[in-house]
Amino acid sequence: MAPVVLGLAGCGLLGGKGTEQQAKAGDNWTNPGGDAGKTRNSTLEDITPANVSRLGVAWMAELHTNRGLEGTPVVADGVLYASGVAGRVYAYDAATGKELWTFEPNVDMQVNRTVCCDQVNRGVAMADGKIFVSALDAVMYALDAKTGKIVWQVDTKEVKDRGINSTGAPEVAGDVVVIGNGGAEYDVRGYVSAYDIRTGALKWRFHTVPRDPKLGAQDHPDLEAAVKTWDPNSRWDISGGGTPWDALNYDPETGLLLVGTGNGGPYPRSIRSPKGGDNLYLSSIVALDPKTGRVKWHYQETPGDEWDFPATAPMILTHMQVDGQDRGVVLHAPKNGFLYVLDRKTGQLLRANALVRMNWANGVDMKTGRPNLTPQFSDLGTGPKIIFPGTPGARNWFPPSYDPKTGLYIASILDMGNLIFITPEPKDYRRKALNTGSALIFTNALAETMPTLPPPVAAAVKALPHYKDAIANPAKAEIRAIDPLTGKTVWAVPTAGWQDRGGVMTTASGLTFHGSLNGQLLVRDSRNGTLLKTIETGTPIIAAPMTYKVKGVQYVAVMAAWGGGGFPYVPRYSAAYNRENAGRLLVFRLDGKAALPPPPARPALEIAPPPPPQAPGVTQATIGMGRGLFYSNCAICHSNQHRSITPDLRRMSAPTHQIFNEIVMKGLYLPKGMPRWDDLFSQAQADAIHAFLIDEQARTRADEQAKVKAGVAIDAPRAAIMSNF
Ligand SMILES: O=C(O)c1cc(C(=O)O)c2c(n1)C(=O)C(=O)c1cc(C(=O)O)[nH]c1-2
Ligand SMILES: [Ca+2]
Repeated sequence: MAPVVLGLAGCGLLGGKGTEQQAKAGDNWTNPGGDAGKTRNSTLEDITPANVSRLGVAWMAELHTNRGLEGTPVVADGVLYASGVAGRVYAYDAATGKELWTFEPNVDMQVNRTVCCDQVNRGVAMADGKIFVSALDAVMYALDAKTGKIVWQVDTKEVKDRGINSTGAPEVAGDVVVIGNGGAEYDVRGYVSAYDIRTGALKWRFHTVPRDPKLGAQDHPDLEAAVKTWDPNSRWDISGGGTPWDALNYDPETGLLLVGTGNGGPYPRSIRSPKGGDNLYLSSIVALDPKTGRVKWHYQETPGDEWDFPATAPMILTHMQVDGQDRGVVLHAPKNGFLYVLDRKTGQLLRANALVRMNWANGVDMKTGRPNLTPQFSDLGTGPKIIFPGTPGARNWFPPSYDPKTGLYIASILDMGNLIFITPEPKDYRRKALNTGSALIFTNALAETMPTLPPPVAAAVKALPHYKDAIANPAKAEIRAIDPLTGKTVWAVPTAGWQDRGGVMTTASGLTFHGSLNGQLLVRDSRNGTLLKTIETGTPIIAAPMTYKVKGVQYVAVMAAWGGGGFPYVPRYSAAYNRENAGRLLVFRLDGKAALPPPPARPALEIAPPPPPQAPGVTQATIGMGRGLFYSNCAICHSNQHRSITPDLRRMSAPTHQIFNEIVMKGLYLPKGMPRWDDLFSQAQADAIHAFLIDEQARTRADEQAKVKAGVAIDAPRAAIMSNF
C-alpha cells in the first residue's frame, strides 16, 4: 500500500468517513452549527468578559460582492472554509487569512427568476476530505478540501421546468450528504436528496408533499399517508410547496436526520387544498432514517399552513432536565411564533410557548400536540386578514444559540404582523413565476399603505379585530435570552429595526456574540445581555459569528453583508445605506490590530434623470397593467427605493431605456443576474412594464426636483409597498 500522506485527507477531522460531528465545538467548528447539536455554543474560554475589551481585527477578506452573506464558516485543522454568494467557496489559513483556494460555481443565473430571497448561501458541510456546497441553481459540488477542485457534482433538480433553487447548507448523515431545495413561493415541490459522500450517487429522495394522486402511486409510502390530508383536487399544478430550504440536522445520538419542511404553495389553503386538511408534511419537523429516507416520526407545527410559516429555522439538539428527567430534546422556534421543545427520539411534544403576538393559533393542546387554530382571525379564504406573526417570521434562518451553562436560548426575535389578502386576478398556474396567490403588507408599513388600497379592501382591513393593535404596535425586534421550557424572556435588548435580525453565537466563558445592520459586532454578557464590547466594521452583519482556535489563539469570525429576504429594501439604519454593502469575512482576536478600512461611501443621491417619452398609444390602462405586472413579478428584487442593492428602475439612463427590451426579454444582463422573461411575458406586457417605469421615473423626477427646491433630502422616507417572500 502506498504510504498515506498526512494532511487534511489523511487524518484529522476531515478524515475517515467524517460522519461523526464533534460533540462540542472547541478548537474546530466543523459544521455551520458548530457541534453535532448545532448549539452554536463553543467550549473556548480564552476570550472572556474580563478581556473582551481587547478584541480587535485579526484579518479580513474582501469578497467583492454587494449581495447578502448568511453563511457561517467552518474550521478544521487550521483551515477556514466559508461559502458566499450563490455558493462560492473560499478556503483560508485560519490564523493568517492567507487565501488557499476559491471555488466559483458556474451558476445558471436564470435561476434568479425563482429565488425569493437574494443569492445567499448558508454554509458548507465537510467529510471524507471533501467540502460540500449547494449552489443557488441547486447543483451540489463535492470539492477536494485541499485544492478546491471538483471531485464530483450533481444536479439536485429532479425536473428542469420548475423554479428549484438552493440556499441551505448540506448536512452529512452517515455515508450520505443531504440537501433540500427552495422555491415554495414559485412552483416547487419540496424534497430532500441524499448522495453517497464518496461518489455522489443518489441514494434516496424524500418528497415533503404528495403529488397528484391521479398520477398513480406516490413516490414513497409515507406520502400515501400524507395525501389523505390533502383535497384530491388540490392545486397540484402549482406543486404544494413544503421546500426544506434550511434546517437539516443529523442526530448522531438517535441516528435520525431531522428535516424542517417549508410553507404551502400557494399560500391560501382555500386555493391550494380547497377542502382543507393538514396538508402533510408542510411546516413540519420530519425525522428520517438517513439510510432509507423513510419517516420515523413527524411533528407538524402549522397544520394546513397558509401564512408562509415554514419549519425551516435552525434546530438545536441538546439535553435538558424536563419535568425532573434528563431528556434529549430538539429546540425549535420557526416563523410561526412558538418555541417548541420536542423529544428528539420520538418527536413527543414537551413544550410549546408563544414568543410573540400570535393570532393564527391560540396555544397548543399539549395532549394532541395540535395548535388551537383560530380561523375566524386567520382564514384567508374569508377575506383580508392581519396575521401575527407576519411572513418574515417571529424567527427565521438567523441561527440561535443554546448555552448549556445558563440554560438560555439566545436569538433574534421579531414581533411583527402582516396584512395578507388573496389577490383578485385569476389563479392560473404560471410556470417559473411567483404563485403565492396573495399580497402582503407588513404592519410596519400598514398605516402608510392604507390609502393606496382599493377602497373595499381598505374598509375590510379597518374592520379587522387586530387592526388597531397593528397600527399602534407595528413591530418590535430584539435579541432575547429565553428559558426554552417556559418561553419566558430572561433578558432582551432592542435592535435598530425589524430588519435588524442576525445570528447568535455563545461561548463557555459567558459571552454572546452577534452583529447588527448598522455594521457592528457586539459582545454581551450571556447572563444579562450587558454590552461588553462593540466593534465598528462598516458592513451590515446578519450572519452568525463562530469561533475557533489555532496555535493557541482563539479567533471569532463572521461574514458581513446585508441581504436575504427583503434584500432590495435597505433600511436607513443599515450601514449599507450610506456605504457600499461590501461583502467581507471578518476575523477577530484579542489584541488584533489589522486594518479594517470602512467600505467606500455610496455616491451622493441625484435627481432621477429624465425618462424618455411614452411610446405612442400608451394609456393609463397600459400603465396600470404594467404596475400590476411589476409588483407581482419584478418588485421582489427591484424595490425601486433609494439605496437598494439592486438597480432602482426609477433612475434608468437614456441608454438603459433603449436596451430595456433586450434586458427584460432577451437576457442581455443575464451574467449580471437579471434573468430573461420572454417565456412568461408577451411583448405587450413587457412594454406595459416599461411604460409603468417611465411613468414612475417621471413622477420620481418631479417629486425629487420639488424636494430639492424645498430644501428637503431627496430620499425622504417612502413605505415598503409590497413584499412577497
Ligand atoms: O419557501 C421557500 O422555498 C423559501 C426559501 C427561502 C430561501 O431559500 O432563502 C426563504 C423563504 N422561503 C422564506 O419564506 C423566507 O422568509 C426567507 C428568508 C430568507 C433569507 O435568506 O433571509 N430566505 C427565505
Ligand atoms: Ca417561503
